[in-house]
Amino acid sequence: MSDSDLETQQLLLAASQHDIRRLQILLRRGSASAQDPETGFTPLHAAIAACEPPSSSVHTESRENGHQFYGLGNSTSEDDSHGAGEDEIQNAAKTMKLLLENGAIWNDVDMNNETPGCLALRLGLKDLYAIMVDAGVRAEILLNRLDEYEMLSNGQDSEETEGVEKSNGGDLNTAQENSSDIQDAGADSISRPEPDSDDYLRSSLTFHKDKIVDGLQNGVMMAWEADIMKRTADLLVPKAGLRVLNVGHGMGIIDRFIQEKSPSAHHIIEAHPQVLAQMRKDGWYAKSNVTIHEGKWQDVVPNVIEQSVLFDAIYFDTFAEDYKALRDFFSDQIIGLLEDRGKWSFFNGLGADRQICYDTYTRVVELDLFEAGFDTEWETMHVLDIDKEAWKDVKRRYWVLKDYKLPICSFTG
Ligand SMILES: C[S@@+](CC[C@H](N)C(=O)[O-])C[C@H]1O[C@@H](n2cnc3c(N)ncnc32)[C@H](O)[C@@H]1O
Repeated sequence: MSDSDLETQQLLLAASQHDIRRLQILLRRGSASAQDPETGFTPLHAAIAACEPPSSSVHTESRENGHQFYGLGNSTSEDDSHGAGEDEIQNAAKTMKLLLENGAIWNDVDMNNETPGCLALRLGLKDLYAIMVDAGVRAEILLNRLDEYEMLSNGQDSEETEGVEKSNGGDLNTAQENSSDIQDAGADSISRPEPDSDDYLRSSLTFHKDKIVDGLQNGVMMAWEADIMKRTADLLVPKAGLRVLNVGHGMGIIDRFIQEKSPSAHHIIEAHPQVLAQMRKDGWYAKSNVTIHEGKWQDVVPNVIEQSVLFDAIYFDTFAEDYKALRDFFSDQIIGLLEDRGKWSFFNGLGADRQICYDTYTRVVELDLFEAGFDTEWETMHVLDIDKEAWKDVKRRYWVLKDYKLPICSFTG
């Protein structure tokens, strides 16, 4: 065993024993994010796994391999449903905080493709899960701020540095998908580009009955989202005669629900030429209360604002754009588009292929919304099981969760 492997084993052992003093010494020379080469466990994983119920096995095979530090079953009391007693949980919490203070990465995945937060969630360790969500929120906010700082110091404006991730669900998954490829998944992988906005807008789309996919087989929009669209339209447009703006037509699902509400004005911004062609075929251009703005919202919105058109309700759901694009939209544009007492919403699909990423980004966006002057009310909607067939021909399953958190935002105060 090499010196660094030995150091890693010692760190993991101390973390699994929640031995703060030993960890403090070991962390002077070892990394808080060291990973066991066989299991991919970091000290955070080890600290959490030690609270597993004795009956379950987090990494049985690891123990068989002689790695004694996971899930030691060192919980002595049966006083909570997970086998770990209050003291054990508190010790784990202290250990995790020490590790995080020393630079442990919140979203490294193990060989089981689980981040420490995923592991805590699977073991039902709510308090430990909450610590990991908090750590994720702090890391992501910091990362976003650093991005802004870099942009400022590069002298670029937001147009030039337009983001490259998709915002329609699952785009902000931080952890690696290939569990055999253990390396630093780290906070920076939250901005893995897939696909690029301009590439997407140039790409050829295929329209199926229940979905639209792009040239790379990414799901652009899928019919299973109809319940979410319906509920969003019900909350945003509760009565007839309102002025509504929808950014991103896709399959036209929300636009059809909006039309059912008899809005006095219904504006739609759409950038993809094939979606626009489909809209023409479907008769959207002929509707008397509909105005279609062809182009990217980044180009269209300034003109709309210049014409002093205001809306009672706005929905934002684009594709192949990153979180920064959404933040730019609500930080800079909504103020010029929304009536004082208006409401707006967006498709909240950030990080939806992993629960901890979703919970983390739901909090990040809520904090950013508050900073931008919005109060957000969240409605939790159960997402019915999505038929496996629906994902056929779709490269990546961008939604795996049971609940959708539907945001309704309005100006603070
Ligand atoms: C997820 S779909 C919208 C689905 C829609 N909510 C529905 O109910 O069917 C995203 C749409 O946004 C469009 N889009 C992507 N980037 C855009 C941009 N920068 N400006 C305007 N539209 C954009 C895409 O072409 C696509 O039609």
